[in-house]
Amino acid sequence: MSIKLLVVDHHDSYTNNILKLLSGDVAAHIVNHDRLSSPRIIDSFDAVILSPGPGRSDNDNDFKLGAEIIKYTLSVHKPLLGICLGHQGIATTLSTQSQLLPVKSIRHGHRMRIKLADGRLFRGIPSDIHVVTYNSLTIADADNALAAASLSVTATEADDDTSVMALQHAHAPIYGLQFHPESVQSEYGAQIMSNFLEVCSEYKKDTLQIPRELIESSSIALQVEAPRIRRHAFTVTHRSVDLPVDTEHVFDRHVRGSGGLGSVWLDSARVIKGAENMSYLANPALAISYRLSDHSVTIQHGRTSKRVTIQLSFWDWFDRLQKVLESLTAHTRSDGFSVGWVTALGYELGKESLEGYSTCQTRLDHLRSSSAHNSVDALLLFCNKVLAFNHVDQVWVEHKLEPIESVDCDGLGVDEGMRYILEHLLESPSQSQSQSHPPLHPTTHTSSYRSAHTLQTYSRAIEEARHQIALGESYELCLTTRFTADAEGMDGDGYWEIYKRLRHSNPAPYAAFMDLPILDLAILSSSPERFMKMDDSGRIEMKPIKGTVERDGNDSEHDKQLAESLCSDEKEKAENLMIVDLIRSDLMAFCEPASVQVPHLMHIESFEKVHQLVSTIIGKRKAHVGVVDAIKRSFPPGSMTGSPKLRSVRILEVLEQSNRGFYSGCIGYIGVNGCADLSVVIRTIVYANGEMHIGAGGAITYPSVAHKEWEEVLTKARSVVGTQIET
Ligand SMILES: C=C(O[C@@H]1C=C(C(=O)O)C=C[C@H]1O)C(=O)O
Ligand SMILES: NC(=O)CC[C@H](N)C(=O)O
Repeated sequence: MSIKLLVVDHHDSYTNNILKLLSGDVAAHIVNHDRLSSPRIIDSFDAVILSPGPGRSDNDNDFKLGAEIIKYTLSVHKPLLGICLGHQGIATTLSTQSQLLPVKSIRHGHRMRIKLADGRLFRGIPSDIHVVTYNSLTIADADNALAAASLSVTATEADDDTSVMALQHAHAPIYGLQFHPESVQSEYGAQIMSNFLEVCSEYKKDTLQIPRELIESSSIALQVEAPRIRRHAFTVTHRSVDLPVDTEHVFDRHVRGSGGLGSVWLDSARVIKGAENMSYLANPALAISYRLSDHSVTIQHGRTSKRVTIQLSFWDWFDRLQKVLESLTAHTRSDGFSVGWVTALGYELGKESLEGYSTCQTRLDHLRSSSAHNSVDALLLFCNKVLAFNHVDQVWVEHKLEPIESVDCDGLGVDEGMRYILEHLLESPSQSQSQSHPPLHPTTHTSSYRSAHTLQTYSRAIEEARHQIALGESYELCLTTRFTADAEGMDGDGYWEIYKRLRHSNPAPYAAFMDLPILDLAILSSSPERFMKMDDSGRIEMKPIKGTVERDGNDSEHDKQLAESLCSDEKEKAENLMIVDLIRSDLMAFCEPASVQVPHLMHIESFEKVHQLVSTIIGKRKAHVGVVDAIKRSFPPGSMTGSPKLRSVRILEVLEQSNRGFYSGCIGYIGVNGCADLSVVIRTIVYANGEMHIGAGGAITYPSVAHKEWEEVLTKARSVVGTQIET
């Protein structure tokens, strides 16, 4: 008989990885702690796992229901496993004398040796194993307080007998683990969990039906009905075209300056093994911009525009539109982009994608008074004709969306805005005047880039970040800042000159150029980081970067040593591991569990100015999860937030005091064929409102040293604009 397991998630970013450790006949439900109102929920389950998480187990805001569940589970004698925060909760709830104290050395994402005693969960496991820890706090066993509460210590750090790394109750099936068995670098995680499930089988009793509301609020994706399409309205044609292999020349001659809305180029400026190595060039037929501040979508097409307020969140609206488009289009199998959206999704869209997000009041006040209020948070550019260049085969193909019959919107479940979009997809807007006569001497002049911080002010932000980590609020925070230059009078030719320089000075595999005069917006990106690639069978690849070192020339002996030292640096490796575990958990929420794998853990990729530590995580999305939903569930990119995601995002809002905009979001394509490839927007210049902005930052962990982090920020910003930085 199947074991019904309740996993209570405290908004940690690792909880879904627990599912990866489960085998056999078990049905697990993951539910956020703040969605539950009573510990009696346990009556519907055979056992419970209390997840890790930010904050403290003796703080009601973080662990109120957790504590009630522990007491109730003890009274009904059902199995309970607490991990990290959950483990600390067992001690603070059952033993009022036990205290939470800071650990001696705070090192999140650290792999340590522990010594196991004779605990029920450790059967069949060697007594000396390596596990990963993510805690700032620990249980102090003063005056045998734990023993008085019938708790015994079943594991300690290998070289510290007084530390409490695991607990077990003497008379009830209650267990705690201070470490994270679900981390990709912990040993014997699956064996520990299998031992726990064995206990669950022994204690299995009759349980009640699981309440329907609970199943619906489970954080694992539920089936959303795809629109039923009777007939295809579009098809995609592909034809080879004879153009020079110089993509820059082709973009300049055939794309830039054409088209009324602007031009876009997803540019494989650096061809690397494992990247898609395709470039896509297009003049969008239709531009959609979304503003979070008033939930409005503006659809621009030629000189006409339509503005609608949407009732759904942006993500659900876009998901619907994409699903309708996918189902309206007849497909031949094709990997990569053919036609569809070129998109830029701003970091603040996380407010609509992060489960449990609600912003604090002070932050809202700040937003209301800032100019960011009017900024565009998402851009969807529909490209019905795309020029694609394969850098490996050196061939050009033109993809085009063609009509089969007119779109019948009735019964598709589309709103007024979507209806307007579907009706105008095939029309190319007329050419704009200003773009067709480029001036002979483009203005490329900007002032130098002023930094929003000095070493002193950034150091203060870093100290506050470290303080929050020490309190147990976060394990890692990706703190960022911004640099701004005046660019009054700059036009499309100006950005183009700057972009040409950038793609040569800092060539990147996920570079991009977007010039959108109708929105007075341009994006010049030299991103080295893949956020997410999806093929049309739903296979996903994510390649987060954590770990950066400035290069010393190219290929010198010292430069090689720098790369090697990055590979073996414990701090950088821990930063990377934390994001790998976070992304595994993101993917576990909507992928086939067995498909989530880490084929490459911490490899070096070298770019013009920096070496980076990169990992690869793969998965296959479940059949009912759409491409937009997959992006939403992983957004914002974990490498730009830190971990756990939700709490870290909130802390960063307070520390950074300004919107990140497109920086830290993602850029790329989402095709009507369901394929997507998106980069993380870093090493990127964004032009808006007469100013050029560059964001730069880095992961702060407890061992971070302020002046080194500041140097890293400057290195990253300089990789984009050289010496133009003013601090
Ligand atoms: C924050 C930035 O980069 C992020 C942080 C990195 C790091 O901490 O090593 C590396 C790549 C990005 O995920 C940036 O480039 O501005
Ligand atoms: N990973 C966790 O559950 C961390 C628990 C707690 N916030 C700590 O830092 O100790």
